[in-house]
Amino acid sequence: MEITVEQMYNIENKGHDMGFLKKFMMENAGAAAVRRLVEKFGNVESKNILIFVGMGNNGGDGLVMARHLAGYGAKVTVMLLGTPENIKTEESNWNWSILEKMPSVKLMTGGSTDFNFNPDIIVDGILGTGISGEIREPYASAINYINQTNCYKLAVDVPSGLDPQTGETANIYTKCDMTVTFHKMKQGIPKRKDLTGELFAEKIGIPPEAEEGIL
Ligand SMILES: NC(=O)C1=CN([C@@H]2O[C@H](COP(=O)(O)OP(=O)(O)OC[C@H]3O[C@@H](n4cnc5c(N)ncnc54)[C@H](OP(=O)(O)O)[C@@H]3O)[C@@H](O)[C@H]2O)[C@H](O)CC1
Ligand SMILES: [K+]
Repeated sequence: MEITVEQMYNIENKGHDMGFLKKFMMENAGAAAVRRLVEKFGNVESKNILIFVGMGNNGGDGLVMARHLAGYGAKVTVMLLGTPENIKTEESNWNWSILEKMPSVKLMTGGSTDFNFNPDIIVDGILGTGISGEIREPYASAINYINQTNCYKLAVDVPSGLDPQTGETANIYTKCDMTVTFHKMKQGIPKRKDLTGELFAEKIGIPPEAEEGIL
């Protein structure tokens, strides 16, 4: 069953109010995406993985992935597309502060795309269901970098720039090899399999009762 983005936000909020906090959903989301990646590659040890992180919860999922991938022995670089003070949500902040205590993950901020290594894998955690309007900087440059770089690309929830409700694209958008969306498929995402690549909808622990009165 495909759901709307509004229904997803309502289910998420109801689950949170039931006590299944958004930070737990985020943890399960990031872990589920990493499992798909590990399943794809067999082993991510020593792979150079570059994770682009936006300032909302799509980015937060990317931060969770960074921690899990470090645990698998990957060489992880995180590029936060802004400054840590401007991270928008409590859940993302919480995950950022854990990474600050992990020298095994290289943290970069601001959005420069002048990297001195070639990534094997890029994770697009730039924009998810919170997208609105044309893509602004520094997100636009990150999206351009992703599209110009020849490696495997995984989209967190939805390729950035694709509207998960309508299936329409903004001025720029990523084209990925795999997309892992969460809880249930959103209506717009499968309309653009050319951008999502392989598509998975992963459960993230939200109680089914959180759907009552919404679906
Ligand atoms: N579905 C679930 O149960 C869960 C989903 N999770 C993940 O959370 C994101 C949604 O997170 P949210 O914080 O609501 O939104 P985003 O991260 O997608 O984006 C918000 C930020 O992006 C900025 N923005 C919006 N549009 C643009 C644009 N065109 N150009 C540049 N920047 C943009 C926006 O900035 P504002 O200034 O407009 O406020 C925000 O900073 C969902 O996709 C999942 O990945 C959770 O992990 C929990 C479980
Ligand atoms: K994304």
